[in-house]
Amino acid sequence: MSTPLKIGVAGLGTVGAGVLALLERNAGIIATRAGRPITVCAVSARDRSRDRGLSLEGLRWYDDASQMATDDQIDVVVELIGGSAGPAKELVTAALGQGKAVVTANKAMLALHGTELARCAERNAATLAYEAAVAGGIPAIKALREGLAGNQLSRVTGILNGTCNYILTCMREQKREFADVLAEAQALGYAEADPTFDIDGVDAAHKMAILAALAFGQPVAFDAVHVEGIRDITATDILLAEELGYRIKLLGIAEQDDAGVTARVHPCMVPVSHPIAVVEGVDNAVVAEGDFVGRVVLEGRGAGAGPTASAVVADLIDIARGRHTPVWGTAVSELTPRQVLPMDRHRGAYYLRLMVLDRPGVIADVTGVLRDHDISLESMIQRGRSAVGAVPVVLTTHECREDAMRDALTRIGGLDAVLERPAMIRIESR
Ligand SMILES: NC(=O)C1=CN([C@@H]2O[C@H](COP(=O)(O)OP(=O)(O)OC[C@H]3O[C@@H](n4cnc5c(N)ncnc54)[C@H](O)[C@@H]3O)[C@@H](O)[C@H]2O)C=CC1
Ligand SMILES: N[C@@H](CC=O)C(=O)O
Ligand code: NA
Repeated sequence: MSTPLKIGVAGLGTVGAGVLALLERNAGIIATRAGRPITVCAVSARDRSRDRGLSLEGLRWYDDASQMATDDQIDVVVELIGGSAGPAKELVTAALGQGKAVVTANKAMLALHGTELARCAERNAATLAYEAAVAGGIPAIKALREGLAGNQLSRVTGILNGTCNYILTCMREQKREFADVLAEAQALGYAEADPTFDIDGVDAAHKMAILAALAFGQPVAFDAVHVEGIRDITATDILLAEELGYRIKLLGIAEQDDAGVTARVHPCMVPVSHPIAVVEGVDNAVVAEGDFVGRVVLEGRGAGAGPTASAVVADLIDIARGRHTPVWGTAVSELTPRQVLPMDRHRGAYYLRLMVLDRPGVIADVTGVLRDHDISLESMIQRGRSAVGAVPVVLTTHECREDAMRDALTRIGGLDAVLERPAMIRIESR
């Protein structure tokens, strides 16, 4: 029997427990595919006595996870603690510093410190693998970094947060309230320790920064990602989107052309005929466009114990087999910072929802502001009268520039007859 690959697992929550369960249940096929057994030797978590439904018998316990880095019996450290800094980053830095391979699911850490950690990995000829960090069980990292390596990629789009997609799906299909569904997503192990990262778009932006770095060969630049979440999406918008032939999705979109790159995360109205519109529940999707391959669409579960453990174990099998790829697909010295184009220069179509007083001339005032900003209308829906004389008005526009739209919205919001801050959702048809 070949020498086992010995691993230490730090963090025994949703993902850590999932990894231990998968390694145990599928030990036979894993050993065959890895060419040797993968054996857990040591673990670390915050609370030793917690019942996780797992036997930790025979495993070394570390109160201080960073000590695993100096354990000679460990070949690979699996970091599943979370958090962009603190114990997770200390452990990963220490392990790479010892020349140990590291597998992590920690997109926050990679989005903020990915280039520094890649340098550390290179200096110590160590592997840093992170398939679980983006789109859960979908092999998105492998696809971009290896499967599509021969292409010039112009665009990567995705549904990158399972919690948000689950919430938007349940709100639409079951007419449920946002807060209820969020609690359910937390109970199912989909949400981050701090779920505001999910609903405010930060988690998807972490993943977008990682995908943009891989796709465009640039250093990871989380600060360059424009971020908006799903907090302001109402049941009314979801219903109106359906009437107009769209679904609302939180999308991550990164594009490059000769002028530079853009990376953004925000809610979008997507035509129901688009493949991404029908990706529902906790599923994620990643769509990549390359000059030779054309469009590649990947879909699968983006969060939860099973899919995330599946990605962690795929990385472990690669390490056991001795397969090694540079962290960002090329040496760090080959990564080229790119001009970041500001969101103001974005061009697209928009959905606007206004609550206006039902009196003559209001629509003319609103459309007058749009005309002044060179924004042309695609459609308008006005709903029945309310008891207090306020009516919702929904407008969709043709393509225009984001800065013009923002100025127009400020002026429209300031009209006497407009009773609430206008709701705006970008329409993404590509
Ligand atoms: N839950 C999911 O669906 C996914 C999670 N991830 C990422 O995986 C990582 C883990 O996520 P979850 O398992 O959901 O979190 P969790 O909160 O369920 O588990 C975290 C674990 O880390 C342990 N921990 C906390 N501080 C520690 C310390 N100082 N030393 C040792 N252990 C410590 C906790 O005791 C717990 O066992 C995070 O980076 C998360 O962003 C990535 C993809 C999907
Ligand atoms: N909280 C994340 C977990 C996976 O990355 C999500 O909901 O997608
Ligand atoms: Na993945």
